[in-house]
This record gives sequence, C-alpha cells and structure tokens, in this order.
Amino acid sequence: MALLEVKNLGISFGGLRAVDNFNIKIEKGQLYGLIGPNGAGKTTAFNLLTGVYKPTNGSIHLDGENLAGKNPAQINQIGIGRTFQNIRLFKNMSVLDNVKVGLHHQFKCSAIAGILRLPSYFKAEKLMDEKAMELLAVFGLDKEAGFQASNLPYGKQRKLEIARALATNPKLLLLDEPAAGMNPNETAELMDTIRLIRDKFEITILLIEHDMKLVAGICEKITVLNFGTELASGTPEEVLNDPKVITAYLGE
Ligand SMILES: Nc1ncnc2c1ncn2[C@@H]1O[C@H](COP(=O)(O)OP(=O)(O)OP(=O)(O)O)[C@@H](O)[C@H]1O
Repeated sequence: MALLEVKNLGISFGGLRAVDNFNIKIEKGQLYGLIGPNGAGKTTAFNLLTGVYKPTNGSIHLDGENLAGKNPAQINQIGIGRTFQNIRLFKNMSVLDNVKVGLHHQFKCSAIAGILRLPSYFKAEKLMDEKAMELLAVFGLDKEAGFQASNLPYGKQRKLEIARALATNPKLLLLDEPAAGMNPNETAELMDTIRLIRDKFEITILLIEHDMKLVAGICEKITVLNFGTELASGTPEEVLNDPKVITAYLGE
C-alpha cells in the first residue's frame, strides 16, 4: 500500500480551478518532487493535503487513513508535517524552543503539573530538551540552540523549520521550496540534509522546488503540475526531457 494516495483531488476559488483531477501515489520512503510553473497549483495542493483548504472533490489517504474532514492539527497528528514557502518560525523564541513546540503533543504533561512544577513536568521538559537537541544536532544547529531564531542566517532558519516539522514525528514531510533564497553552497548542503533525514528517520518526503538541480539530484519521482492539473509524472530524466514539460516551462 502506498503511504500517500490522492485521487481526483480538486478545488476551485471562484471561477479558478486551482487544482483539478490531481492524482498522486507516494510509496513509503520515497523522495518525491512536485514541480510546475508559477501559479500551477503546487502550494494549493500542499494546503489541500494538510487540511488548510477543504477539497471540492477527491480523496486523500495517508497510510490507509482517510483525511477527509480533518483539520490541520489532526492531519499533523495523523502524520503529515510541513514547512512553508515563506519561513514561519517563532522568531522571538529560541532555536531550541522552536523545536520543542513541534514535540509538545508527544510529551504530554498536565497543566496542573506545569503550574505546580511537579516532577512529571520537569521530566517531560528534560526529555523534550534532549530530543530537541538531538534533532538540532542532525541539522548542525545544536551550538545555536540558545540563539533567538530570528538571529540565525537565512539558510539555518530554513533548516530549523525542517527540524521543527520533523519534531512532530511525521510519516510524510512536505517541504515547500526548501532551497528558496539559498546560495549554491547552501543548496548543496540542504540536498545532503534532505537525503540524510529521509534515511535516518525513515521518512517519506514530498517537496516543491524550482531549483531543478536539487529536484533532479534527489527526487526519485516527479509530478509536474500545470494549470492545476498533472502534465507529466515519472523519473526526473523522463519528466525533465518531456517536450510538454519543456514547453510549459518555456511558455511557448
Ligand atoms: N486562497 C486563494 N484564493 C484565490 N486564489 C488562490 C488562493 N490560493 C491560491 N490561489 C490561486 O490558485 C493558483 C495556484 O496557486 P499556487 O500558489 O498553488 O501556485 P504555485 O504552483 O504554488 O505557484 P508558485 O510556484 O508561484 O508558488 C494561482 O492562480 C493562485 O492565485
């Protein structure tokens, strides 16, 4: 059974069919790319998968579970984590606390225990600190754990956002343009990090990306969206040499 199975998904905004008859099947452990020209519907597809938008039609199953009618928090708990095109960190909080926010639902401790500072509260905090530091170390951010998130350089903020999404322990991680605004060195490093987290956490990754070098370099399969609908799907080689895809990108 595929980890993610999306059938005939669609949404309209007024007269605009932003996503139409979108189908995708992602196997466990796969690194999958979603590409397409500007305005093709990629972020809208992510918003449908994460419950931000309710689809007009179609179905989404994660690991066999139907996500229909679930809100973003429930979908996150079922197993989809995401990052955003524009970084959305808690900028005034520390790097460590940003990751701990992602861990909270796994280390539950009652409000009373927190207010009364009971031993169970300190135990949960300690476990969260340890787990958050482990995650930060994977991204080479452990030395900056005490920094305010907004003081990190841009490339590291992007990594921190991925670390926070991973902290929610997702089965499927959605990355929306993870390399946006990065220089070539940062992008190359990010590619290594994405491969590493897929292997280390045995996670499945779907990413939107305009950087074709990154997409072709790390994705095993790609779907191309154009005007909200699938234009092509296949291996990077098949897709990037497909005349329909080349035409869509060149706008001929
Ligand atoms: N909430 C909304 N209300 C109305 N139109 C929307 C809404 N969200 C997205 N759209 C429209 O849907 C279409 C698809 O947008 P979307 O952001 O999904 O594209 P994209 O492929 O992610 O583009 P980009 O690569 O530029 O980020 C666009 O025409 C956009 O203007």
